[in-house]
Amino acid sequence: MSGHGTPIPMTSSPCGPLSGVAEVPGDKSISHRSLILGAMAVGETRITGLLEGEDVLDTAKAMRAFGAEVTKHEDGSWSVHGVGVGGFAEPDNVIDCGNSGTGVRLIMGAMASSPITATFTGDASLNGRPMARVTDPLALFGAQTVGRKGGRLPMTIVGAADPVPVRYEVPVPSAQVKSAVLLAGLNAPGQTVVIEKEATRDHSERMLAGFGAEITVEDTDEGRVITLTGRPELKPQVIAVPRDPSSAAFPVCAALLAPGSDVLVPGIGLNPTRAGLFTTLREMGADLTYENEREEGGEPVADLRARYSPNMKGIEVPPERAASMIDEYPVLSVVAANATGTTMMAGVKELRVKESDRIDAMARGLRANGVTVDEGDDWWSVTGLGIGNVPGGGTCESYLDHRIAMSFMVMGMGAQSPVSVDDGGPIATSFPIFEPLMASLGAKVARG
Ligand SMILES: O=C(O)C1=C[C@@H](OP(=O)(O)O)[C@@H](O)[C@H](O)C1
Ligand SMILES: C=C(OP(=O)(O)O)C(=O)O
Repeated sequence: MSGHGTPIPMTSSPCGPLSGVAEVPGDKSISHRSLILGAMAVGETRITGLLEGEDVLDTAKAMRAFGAEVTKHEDGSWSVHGVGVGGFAEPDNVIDCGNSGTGVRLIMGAMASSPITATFTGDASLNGRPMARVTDPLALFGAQTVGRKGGRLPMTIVGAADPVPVRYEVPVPSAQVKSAVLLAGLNAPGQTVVIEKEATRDHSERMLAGFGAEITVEDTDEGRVITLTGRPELKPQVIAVPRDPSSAAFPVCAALLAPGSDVLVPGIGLNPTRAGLFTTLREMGADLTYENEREEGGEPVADLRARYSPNMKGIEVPPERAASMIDEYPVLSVVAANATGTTMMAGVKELRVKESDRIDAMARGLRANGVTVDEGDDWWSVTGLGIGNVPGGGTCESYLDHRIAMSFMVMGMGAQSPVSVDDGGPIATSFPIFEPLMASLGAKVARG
């Protein structure tokens, strides 16, 4: 639950070569889904590699509140004893999802088609984010919602006593909305259909199939049509969570910027709906290679090797790639500042409703460190200064946003003077070992 504590100022100083192996934690999206689907299965799901960041721990707590037994074992693995589809108990207190949009939106979906009532809240960041995108389709199942103005948390959902299946075209490219509808569809009799015009991360579809649900995905002229048959008995799974490409982005980009670096980031999930950043970096001329490509737990995985890349060039990032790298634009903008020429990022309106308005947050911090940024409602561009030419020396606000804090820490590693953030506390939501891991590679990140 970030944002409730004392701010933790952090400073990152220019550093020499980064080298070694960066074992980043488990994938956040898959970790949330492992706990939620485990709670909706009948029997014991075993999970290794679960991300133990605050966002996921808040989801674990929530699953306990809905009646599942969630335990961590001495060997670091986790068990979830599920209560079955439709088996959620009514929580006896408010569900606090901390900083996590994924957590709250997926859990709302999972409970909305059961005859129970739950009240959700979060930190100041989460309580400012739009929830109508989820509660609108949940109303079609028969759920009722009362929240703050503009569809904000805290919010109470009265689940449908007699849920009906729905057909829903997702109006924004959002895997959270898609997943909320699919999870609600689990307890509605008949077929729930979700249509997305742009493909977003497909972990829910893959994992629902893995848990034994009847689910089909078709690419049609309308878009991706996902059909789920309700009221399955979900079978418990043994899940090995791959390491998170969105966390790998930070040591990878740091290695591209810090002179002489050579870093291996092993076992990274490279699901094509997630790997857009790495494609983009390679197009810019980054020395980034995939080694030992393989499949693990139904997801493509590889070891990423990133080396210092002094000759990167700005590019236009294709808007249709946005969903596959949506959380990586902040750190991409830092790389772009170190490339030559301009990097244009369009079709990225969703960045404005994340933990912070990420275009605004990055633009302010980049400008405070001598970088030129232009922006419109759904685009922004960064004028590259060339490798090592970012002046730095500024202090950036992180706005309760882990990705903003980590992106500016990476910027300091390749700048001419140290870069500071007012609060690195939110980093613990997704990457609790960020500081020791970066230090083990040779980075100079200090508190204060
Ligand atoms: O489904 C998920 O696990 C996520 C979906 C994305 O959000 P949107 O669905 O809002 O695009 C992403 O930004 C978030 O970090 C994780
Ligand atoms: C957007 C993010 O997370 P969430 O929406 O789950 O808060 C993120 O991790 O970058």
